[in-house]
Amino acid sequence: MSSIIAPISLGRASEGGYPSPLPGDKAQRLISKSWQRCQAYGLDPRKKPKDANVLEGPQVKEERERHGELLKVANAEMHSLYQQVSGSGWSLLLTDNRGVILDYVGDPNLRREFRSAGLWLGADWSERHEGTNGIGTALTESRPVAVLRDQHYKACHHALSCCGAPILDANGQVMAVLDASTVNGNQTPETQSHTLALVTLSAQFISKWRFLEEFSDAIIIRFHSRCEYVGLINDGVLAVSRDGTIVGADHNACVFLGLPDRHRLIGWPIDQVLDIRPEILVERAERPYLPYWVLTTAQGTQLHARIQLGHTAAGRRAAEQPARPVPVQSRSASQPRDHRATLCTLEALKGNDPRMARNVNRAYRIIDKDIPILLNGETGTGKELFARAVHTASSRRDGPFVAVNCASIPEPLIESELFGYKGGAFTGADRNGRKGKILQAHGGTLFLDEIGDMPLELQARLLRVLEEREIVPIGGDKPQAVDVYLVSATHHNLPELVAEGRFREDLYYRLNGLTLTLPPLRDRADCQDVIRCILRLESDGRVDIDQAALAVLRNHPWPGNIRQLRNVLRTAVALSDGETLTVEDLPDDVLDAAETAGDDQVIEGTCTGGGDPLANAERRALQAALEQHGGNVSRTAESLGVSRNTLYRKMRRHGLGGARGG
Ligand SMILES: Nc1ncnc2c1ncn2[C@@H]1O[C@H](COP(=O)(O)OP(=O)(O)OP(=O)(O)O)[C@@H](O)[C@H]1O
Repeated sequence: MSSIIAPISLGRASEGGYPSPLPGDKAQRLISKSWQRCQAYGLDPRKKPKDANVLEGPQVKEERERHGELLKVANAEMHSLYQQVSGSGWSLLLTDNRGVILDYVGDPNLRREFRSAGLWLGADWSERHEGTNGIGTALTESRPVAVLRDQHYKACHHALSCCGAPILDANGQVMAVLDASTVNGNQTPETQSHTLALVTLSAQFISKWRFLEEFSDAIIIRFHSRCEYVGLINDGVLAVSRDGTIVGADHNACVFLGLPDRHRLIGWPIDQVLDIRPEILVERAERPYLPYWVLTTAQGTQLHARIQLGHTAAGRRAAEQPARPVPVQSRSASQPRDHRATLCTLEALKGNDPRMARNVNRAYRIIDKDIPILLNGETGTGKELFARAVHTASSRRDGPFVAVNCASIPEPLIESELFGYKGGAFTGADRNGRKGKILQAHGGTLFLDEIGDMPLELQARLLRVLEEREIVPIGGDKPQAVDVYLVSATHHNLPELVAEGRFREDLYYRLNGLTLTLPPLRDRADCQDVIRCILRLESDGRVDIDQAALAVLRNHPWPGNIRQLRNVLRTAVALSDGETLTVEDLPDDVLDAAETAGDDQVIEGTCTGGGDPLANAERRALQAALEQHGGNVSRTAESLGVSRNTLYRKMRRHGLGGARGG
């Protein structure tokens, strides 16, 4: 990282991001606080307001025009959300930042009921006017809020249930509220929290759109600690000008970078925050077909990132540039193939690594014995692939294999996702109810990825299902028999979570029939074979790799393991013109890492005894300096202005051994 000024001081990833709904007691406290505010406003809970404080038709039209783009995007999102929540009479409303309703998507038959509840275009639902309610309270608190029937301050709204979530502008200020409201009296706190989760996701989605729209002229860096989440709703986004100044940061970016608010980031040079120089950033942004980079924060945290031009800048560039030639291997770059089909046997996963071989042999021994497997290992080491291979090797192979990533489902949705719900029990998205993932896996294998992220209450429920082998969907009363084989995975240390009270001990013992730890790619004895195997798959066997490039890849630390390797090779194949990958074809971050780590084996071959005049000159200079300081490495390093490590690296590279430490 170039260091003109001291690097910005970043913390550890902090809590925060888009504000989430508050759980149980805290949500109740939020409602009480709102009631106190209503008393302070002098609102009478029993009195209906005389004037409905409604904007007239022309004013509404004007307001709608003023919010033109937002309304368009939000309306599309509201229609898609409506598909999911319409069943129990939920309708969707969009308000401006004062709480004035600007749009409505819902059942036309319910319009009259909504009107008599005061919910119509132009009506003001601010807290000051209507008391505690989903729209006004979400606005005041700047966070998603559910207000169930008599939690409304005014008695005239006790038939209503509302879920409001703020839509944020590019500076993190509330610019609108998305709300789902119903006059159907069957709502419970559980069903409402499900709707609130969906409304929150949609509001978050629109907020992300707003951010990208605002900085459509800038360079956009989207990043996440996990490669597969880059470009999705929970990634962090930074907007950077072409001279490398950070001009925008969203909530999640602050979370990943450990900063309490975005204002600490705005105005900083990007290379004080992430290890990328402005000129490289611009170069990469103009090559959007390259998938991911690994960037490191000033604190050493590695983040997977995609760098692209904002859409206005990209459009301008496309108009200026002739069309990019289609890369030789464009098919594999744009249509990632699923390796699962080709590599899904335990035998294939064994490779030539003793730890993998032991894992596979142990897995074989317990197959069909109903002993659950718990897979440990860093991200991308192939845990899901391993689980699939176990399934394929078992007598359940003709049954379903169902994978659930507990970390990627918003907490309030995990329960319905796993356990399903009965028709009419929930938001009514599906009148026939929905089969949860556990039942979908009936007769087959259920793979619970990131089990360490499962909320505690659901852990108890999962344990009951595993013990009793039957399941009661939400809203149902009849248990259904379920027969699944369970493989779970985590990158957490579960015993540590148990000790901290964050994971149930009884569930841990239930999951942990056999624990297998998949080794990180960098530690695999057959790393080279894995590289060749993935290259074959990514290039349909048409591209080979030379020794130098292979050595760089073999020595790379691969924090994203095989997933990251796959992405790197896919890009390299797409960019390479020939039939053999060379060091030139590898991405800069891999080469930079090799440079820093002193990739001796690679460079040795080209430096020692060869005819490279520069290398020979360096070798002679090193020899002379060492001789001058009697072989003392510390003094030699000091005289050359390099660190001892660098000097050792260069000595190894040039085959200059036998120096004294000093
Ligand atoms: N032995 C292998 N050979 C080829 N590809 C592999 C191998 N192992 C894993 N992969 C590929 O690497 C990627 C990551 O694998 P997988 O999703 O199984 O990892 P994981 O450990 O479950 O990751 P996470 O913990 O992040 O969920 C997938 O694209 C998979 O196809």
